[in-house]
Amino acid sequence: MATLPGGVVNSTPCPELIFTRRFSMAHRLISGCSERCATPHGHNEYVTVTLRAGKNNFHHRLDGHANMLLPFAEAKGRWHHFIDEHIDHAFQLSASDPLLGWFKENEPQRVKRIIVTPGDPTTELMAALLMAKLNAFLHDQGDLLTLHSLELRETPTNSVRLSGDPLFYLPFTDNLSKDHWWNRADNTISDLS
Ligand SMILES: Nc1nc2c(c(=O)[nH]1)N=C([C@H](O)[C@H](O)COP(=O)(O)OP(=O)(O)OP(=O)(O)O)CN2
Repeated sequence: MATLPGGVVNSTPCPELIFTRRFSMAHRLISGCSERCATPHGHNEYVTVTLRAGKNNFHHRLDGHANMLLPFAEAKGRWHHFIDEHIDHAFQLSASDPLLGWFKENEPQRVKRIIVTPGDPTTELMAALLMAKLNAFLHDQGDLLTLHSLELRETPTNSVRLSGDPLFYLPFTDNLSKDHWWNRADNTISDLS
């Protein structure tokens, strides 16, 4: 169990900030696990993140003045900009999907709107990749907040929730590399170009 400043252990109750954003997406799953999902199709998804005080902002008691971990706008601004401008209406494709080659050949100007994933872009994988991306943003913003969990709701009846280190869930050890788009504190959604 980790000890934080002031001898507080990480099981100490602390406020959680919970933000939800909606985005539209299209994808297809080509591994054969779900044949009807091999046809490109879309969902209106909701991503919900639960944030706690980070190692550089740890206090579990409200201070009697501002009484907040961080202003909501500051806590969610960069993340929601990324979701709205780069994830919303993007097409999610596996790096091995032949449709990627079709876009490169026929509509190269739209390749930048494709999220390229290691294997099929399932809800589980996208949840892990989005978690890694948000962790990169939070670290870049000074570790004032830490990501506790992320829930991705693909349909009204199907959701995936992950907590802990997202890199633990990713399929290949190579995916730990800082060079991948999901580990970079920028707005990229693929490692192409
Ligand atoms: N473990 C996973 N299984 C499936 C995923 C996934 O991301 N992880 N995704 C799909 C498809 O994207 C599919 O569009 C959604 O799943 P499905 O349950 O088939 O969706 P429905 O809304 O049609 O299901 P109902 O039970 O009829 O509501 C498939 N599997």
